[in-house]
Formats: sequence, structure tokens, C-alpha cells
Amino acid sequence: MEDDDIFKTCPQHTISWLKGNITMYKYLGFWNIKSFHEGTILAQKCFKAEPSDVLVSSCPKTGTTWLKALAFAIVTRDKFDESTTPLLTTMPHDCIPLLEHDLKKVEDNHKNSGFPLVATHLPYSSLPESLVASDCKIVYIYRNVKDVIVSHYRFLQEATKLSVDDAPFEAAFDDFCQGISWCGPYWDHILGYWKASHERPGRILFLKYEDMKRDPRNNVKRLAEFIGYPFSIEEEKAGVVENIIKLCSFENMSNLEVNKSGTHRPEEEDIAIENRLYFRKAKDGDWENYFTEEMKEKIDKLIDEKLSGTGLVLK
Ligand SMILES: Nc1ncnc2c1ncn2[C@@H]1O[C@H](COP(=O)(O)OS(=O)(=O)O)[C@@H](OP(=O)(O)O)[C@H]1O
Repeated sequence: MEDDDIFKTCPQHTISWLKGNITMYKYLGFWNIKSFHEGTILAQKCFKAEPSDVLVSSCPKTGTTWLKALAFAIVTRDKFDESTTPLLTTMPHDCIPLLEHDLKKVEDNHKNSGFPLVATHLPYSSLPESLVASDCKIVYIYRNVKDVIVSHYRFLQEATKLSVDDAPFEAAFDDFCQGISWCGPYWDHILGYWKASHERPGRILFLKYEDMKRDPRNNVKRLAEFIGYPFSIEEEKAGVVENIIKLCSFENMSNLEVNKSGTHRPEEEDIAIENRLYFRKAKDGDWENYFTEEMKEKIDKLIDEKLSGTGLVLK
């Protein structure tokens, strides 16, 4: 089937709380805008994984930007230090190519640079076959569902330049609960990777946003070790772990000029986003400022049902 025919026949949803500014399509079980689905199809057809690839994966609004910054700083620390790293002048999303959008850049890296990091928001079931069949390492970050709902809502509301009053949170919450969110259903996205991690132990590292905030040192060390760039004893003594944590901290990143005034993908009208929108509050529990008691009960019940027996906690 031609790509255009696929999108004529698959379910679509024009987001009412964004005044119809965004239409999402449900393809292979997950919601996204058309251009990212098209990029997915291309990656599925063409991408050939290399054993050295390290996939940095997430559902949007779960800590992707932070994880990308950390992974980039870890992998490039032999080349750059805190005063020379590209992270000072380039926003983290522009430091790691996105599989479903920047395939050519990923392929160039394979040929020319040996840079191992590849980012994706793809659900596990949509990953290109060669990647699933390979032994590439996958790092997956996730976050409590209530803060993801608020982060998702505020990001799209700001990106579409609507005021909070013009974009009712209740409708955004209802869509999310129906699974209609960027790369949603959120629970299915996580469960795909979670189940795969049990089928292939040692292949997928799960990092929880809240755990990383509570204990960045241990989690950054786990990350570095897992992706094959462990810190030496000398590096630890010299404070390299702490320096990377500080460099990638919300406080530091959100105050860099590039992240205050730059734009991500400025040349692409449909997805150009001001960098500052990727750095909002980074507070655990901001959901309490948005949720009614009823909403809290509804999402807790839904997540209990969806994750029952899996061992995952998303509250
Ligand atoms: N460095 C750092 N440390 C901790 N937290 C950070 C950092 N950078 C971004 N953020 C917060 O992450 C939330 C955005 O999630 P994502 O980066 O996954 O968004 S996206 O998928 O890339 O659009 C969003 O959370 P909310 O503030 O709750 O909306 C960002 O503020």
C-alpha cells in the first residue's frame, strides 16, 4: 500500500483542545503526526543496525532531553570537557539523530564517525527489524504518568501558541486516558519495551525519571556502564561524574542561551519548536496543580488495570 493510502484508512483524531491545530493518526497501534509515521515507515524499510548502535528511546515528555544530554556527554567525554562540549551551544535533540526523522544522519554516522547514539520515540513493536534482531543496547526512560500528562499538555498548548484558558486541560486529560497522545497509548509504549526487556535480559536499561532525580550519581554510572562507556576510578576521583550531572542539570541546560532562544528544526514549519519549550519546570508532582481528585482516581484506576501483574509502577 502507498503511504498516502495508509493514512486515508487508519484512524485519525484532530485534537479539539488544540483548536484543531494538530491531527494525529493511529498507525501500527500508536498515535503520531503523519510526518513521523512516514519517517517510521522509511526507517523500517531502510535502516540497517550496526552492533555498536546505542538506542536512546522514550515516549515523549518522560525525560528524553535530559537522557540525550547525559548520553551525549558520557559518550563524547574523551573529546570534550564541560567548557568545550557542543551541549553548550546545541540543544540535546540536535546532538543525537532521531531514527524516524534523521535517517540519513544516522547512516552518515555509521559510515563516517562511529558515533553510536541513535534516538527514537518509536514503540518497540515499530522498531526496524534489523534493530530488533541485533544486539544493540537500548536505554529507555519513563516517568510517572500524571506528570507526563501535564508536561504533554503544556508542551502542545505552548507549541500551538494557545493560552491555557483556550486549551482546556480536562479535554487533554480525556484524550490521554483514551490513549491519544504523542506516541501513545503511553502505557503500551512502556509495556512494549518492558516485555522485550524480559524476553532479552540485559539488552534494555530502564531508567525512571524520578529515580534519576533522586540519585543522579548512581543512575549516570549505570547508564555509562550499560552503554559501554564506564567511568574509570581515576575519572570518578577527578569528579567527572559530578561534572556531567551538573552540565546536564535542568538548572544549567535551561539557562544556556541556545536553550532559551534557539529553535529545534527551524526549517520545518510543521515541527519547528522553540527550544525553551523542552525545558519547562522539571518538577516532580506538578500534576497536583492540574488534577481534580476525580482525575487522579480515574488515571490511577486505568494504570492499575493496564499494568496489573507487570511489576511496573507509573503513579
Ligand atoms: N536537564 C533536565 N533535567 C530534568 N528534567 C528536564 C531536563 N530537561 C528537560 N526536562 C524536563 O523534561 C520534560 C520534557 O520531557 P522530554 O524531554 O521527554 O520531552 S520531549 O519528548 O523531548 O519533547 C519537561 O518536564 P516538565 O517541566 O514537567 O514539563 C522538562 O522540563
